[in-house]
Amino acid sequence: MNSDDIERLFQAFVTKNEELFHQVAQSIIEHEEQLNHHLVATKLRTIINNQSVHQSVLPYRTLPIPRDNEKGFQLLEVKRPFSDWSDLIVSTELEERLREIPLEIKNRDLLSNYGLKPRSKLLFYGPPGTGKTLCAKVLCSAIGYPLIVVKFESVVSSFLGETAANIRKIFDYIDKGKWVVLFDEFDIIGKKRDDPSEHGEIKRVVNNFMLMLEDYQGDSVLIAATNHPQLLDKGVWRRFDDIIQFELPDKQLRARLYEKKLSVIPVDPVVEYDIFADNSKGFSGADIEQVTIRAMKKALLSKKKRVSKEDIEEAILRQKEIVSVQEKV
Ligand SMILES: Nc1ncnc2c1ncn2[C@@H]1O[C@H](COP(=O)(O)OP(=O)(O)OP(=O)(O)O)[C@@H](O)[C@H]1O
Repeated sequence: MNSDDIERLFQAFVTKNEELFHQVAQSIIEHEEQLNHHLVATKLRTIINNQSVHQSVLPYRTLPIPRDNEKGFQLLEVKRPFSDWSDLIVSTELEERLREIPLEIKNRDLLSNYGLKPRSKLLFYGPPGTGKTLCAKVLCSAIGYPLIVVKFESVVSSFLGETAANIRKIFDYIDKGKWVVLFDEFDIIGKKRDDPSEHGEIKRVVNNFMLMLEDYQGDSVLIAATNHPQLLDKGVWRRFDDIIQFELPDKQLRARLYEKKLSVIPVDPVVEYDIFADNSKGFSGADIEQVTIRAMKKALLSKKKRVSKEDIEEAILRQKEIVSVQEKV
């Protein structure tokens, strides 16, 4: 940490300036990453990511979180995630495209001089565990906005009549600040459409949501994420400024995922990430993360100093069993 950062950190504390604190924290974490101090960077990020409560996000402390009338549960969660581009392992083309989003947001005024607007209504689609949520977090850090996570599943109240009111409450809350808003499980329409009693109602709910999305003119970035794009009505697609596909990682990306996820712990020098990548065809980023978590725990609990090839191979086999069970469900 340089003296500039220390000074800014003190200033942030004394003036209770949370924005400044987060800027300095982000710069310290990035600096540690550049020095290849991945463990330190991960620890720092974890400390801040765990501070996920709404109360921590200034200036929104006094805003009550909207709740479902019937059951009283929270309709959204506010977080301040700390993730950076190096955490998200995607193709170069996709990363370049994603990096344009914060650039456009930060140059809102310049664009508006020419009658243009930044892309701010996005649809993320692709298989589970391919980095859609992680990408929303990276965008938050890059733009500097807090993250709102809306679980569509809980918004769609068992009393469907409440749902429209729930969506209204969420948009009222969004109107009070600048956020990256992730509407997760947007695919609920897919989950419920087989139920003939609910199908028509769910469709209305999604249409209602799409109208609110279309009407929204604020500065926030709204992201809907789905694993079932084929189930969305044609009309839904054109309401978004950009549609971004997340794919299962190819061999090269799988090797990078192994390397990244294991960067927090010493690894046996004979380990070849390419071979693991070969052995885990069809794995998502989340599957690879599970493999590395299992291998790291095994190595740590057996008091070895480093993760071995065998730890990872064994964990890959275990994950293959899990994936095959999931595929059958
Ligand atoms: N492309 C990726 N790069 C780095 N990590 C990834 C990637 N994809 C998935 N992961 C890891 O896997 C876990 C799950 O990822 P994430 O929640 O972003 O997936 P998702 O696409 O949103 O899944 P779902 O559709 O099931 O919500 C995260 O902890 C994340 O770190």
